[in-house]
Amino acid sequence: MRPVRTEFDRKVLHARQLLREARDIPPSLVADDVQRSWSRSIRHGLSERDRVLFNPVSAAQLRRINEVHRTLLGHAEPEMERLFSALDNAHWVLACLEVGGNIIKTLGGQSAELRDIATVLRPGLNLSERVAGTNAPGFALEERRAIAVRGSEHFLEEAQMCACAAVPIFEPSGALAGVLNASRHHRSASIGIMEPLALAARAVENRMVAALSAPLRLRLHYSAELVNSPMCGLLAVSRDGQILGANPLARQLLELDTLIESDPCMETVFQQKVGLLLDTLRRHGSTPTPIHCHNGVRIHACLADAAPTRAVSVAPAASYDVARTSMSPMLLDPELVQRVRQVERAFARDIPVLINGETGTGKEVLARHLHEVGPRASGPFVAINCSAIPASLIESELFGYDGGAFTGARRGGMAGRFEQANGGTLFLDEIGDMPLELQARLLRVLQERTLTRLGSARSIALNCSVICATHRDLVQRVASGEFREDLYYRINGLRITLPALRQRSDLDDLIDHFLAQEMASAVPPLTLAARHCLYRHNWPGNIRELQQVLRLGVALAEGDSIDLIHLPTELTAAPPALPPDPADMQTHCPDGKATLRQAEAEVVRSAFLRNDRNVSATARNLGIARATLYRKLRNYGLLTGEG
Ligand SMILES: Nc1ncnc2c1ncn2[C@@H]1O[C@H](COP(=O)(O)OP(=O)(O)OP(=O)(O)O)[C@@H](O)[C@H]1O
Repeated sequence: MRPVRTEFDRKVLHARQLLREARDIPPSLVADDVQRSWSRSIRHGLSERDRVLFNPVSAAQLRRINEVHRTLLGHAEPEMERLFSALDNAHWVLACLEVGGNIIKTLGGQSAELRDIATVLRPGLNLSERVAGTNAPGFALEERRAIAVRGSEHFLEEAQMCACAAVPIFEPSGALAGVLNASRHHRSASIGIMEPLALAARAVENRMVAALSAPLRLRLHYSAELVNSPMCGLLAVSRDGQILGANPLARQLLELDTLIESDPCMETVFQQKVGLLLDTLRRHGSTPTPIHCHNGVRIHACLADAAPTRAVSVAPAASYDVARTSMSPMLLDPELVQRVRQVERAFARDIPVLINGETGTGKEVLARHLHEVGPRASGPFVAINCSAIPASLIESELFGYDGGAFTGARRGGMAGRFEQANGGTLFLDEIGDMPLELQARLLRVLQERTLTRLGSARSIALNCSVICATHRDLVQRVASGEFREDLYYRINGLRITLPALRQRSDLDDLIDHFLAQEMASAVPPLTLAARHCLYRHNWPGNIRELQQVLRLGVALAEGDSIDLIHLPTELTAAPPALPPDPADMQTHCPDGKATLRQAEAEVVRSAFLRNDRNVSATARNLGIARATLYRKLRNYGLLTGEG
């Protein structure tokens, strides 16, 4: 135990003396809440000299406890890692306790200096007041509020070298889930970690709400500016308006706990029909809308999914890669829509997704989309291009390193991309180019769900979704021995191949979409010749190339129609060909009469020409789906860019 010297310590020691003598303690010596906790400790039959903080539960029991509280553990771990890496962590030990007081996760405390603190914060120890008397996490569980307990305020002498701060964590149902605690050696009255700790606890709660399988989520706050901040209230809602869960801020703002209904619905809370309310919110998109609540208070709200996914947490903004791109153009091709929906469902169940496709087909856009609609949407999306990093750096980039792990390593070490993605999604782009020797390490991490930084013995639990993408044929790379077969099966829970642009049935829509995007309001018409030229092109760079061509066209046309001269020469060099005449096609019966197929080809061809080769207009004209028309155009050789 360290000698105590400050005025604060002298007062607390004086108060303890009064406690031993069963005399009244003035609040000027020790705060009321600490005194209450001391009284409870005595009622629990504890005495100051008891030694209880060295006897954790068995490993098997701890495994069982962790299993029961795996939701809390899964959401708390990444936030603890973030907080820990943001702290001057040589001096701190972080712990997460489940609602019964058992420590389920500890971070830090490896150094000799912190060994005594790490000993009283070992996983498996119980710090409830009943077992360990007055201490910060025990108090926070008992009184369901944040507190700091310093030095001799701890009831047990064996804990008095610590200064601890603890913040309770609440489940989306409002029930207490556990507590987040930070401890260091006691040196002064101020502990100074309460704010970041509270933010981390809020982030854990937000993750829990985000992980609920609810079709709708609302963000809310009194202040419109804070609706899209990590400090907003979050509400998870079913389609018929039932409230499925809320973070504590939403509970407070809406005074949910004062409602008589045990499962309140939106109609009660916002005093209007659910459909009407949702329509209003949808109309306003990500702009906060004022709404009146049952308690007479006006709040601002928006649908969470209307805004881009924002990581709700305390980590520095730089470590986030917020999803920006909309998936909508990808969803115009009906076959693709169906496949993407399947992939979403698999991804939601933690099945690893492998995305195949040529360059520029939207593999990263799809990965971001899956993250946004997936179970870890509130966490970060971290993308790494395995082919863009020198082989010698991939290992440290992916797995991180501890200080001094190798010459030139940063002093404090560095978290790898896997660690940064904890709680979110790691996107391994161009996985087919990963060096063979690293594939073994990657496989181990994916299988064991833990990783060890280079030069470190500490293993870090991993809780992130993984999406891999490649333009290569992995089956062929497995056959040629360049890609491990076991890794291939590990990452390929479900494979989706994004079609090349030349194979897509919605080129017209994509052109219009990107033109509208470029022009914001007035869409400049493409001349017919220019549009035909785009139809004929082979698009080796796929959507990326299309975007660039249109961007260039808009810039060069300066407000006029985009014409051939505004397109790159490699597109305009080949003269536009007329669709072949069906009469020239091999569609005649031996007796020379036109077949049904020829008749249909003729109908399709003339409608296509009549509509200036506009696929949408032709399809409308013929009363068939665009995808069907594309198939027919292709079958009859009427798509002049083909083959
Ligand atoms: N569905 C989509 N909606 C909007 N833009 C898209 C879509 N798909 C692709 N794009 C655009 O096309 C470009 C390429 O997309 P992305 O980077 O996802 O492709 P990729 O297949 O990952 O390419 P690479 O293999 O070269 O990395 C981006 O600028 C992206 O904005």
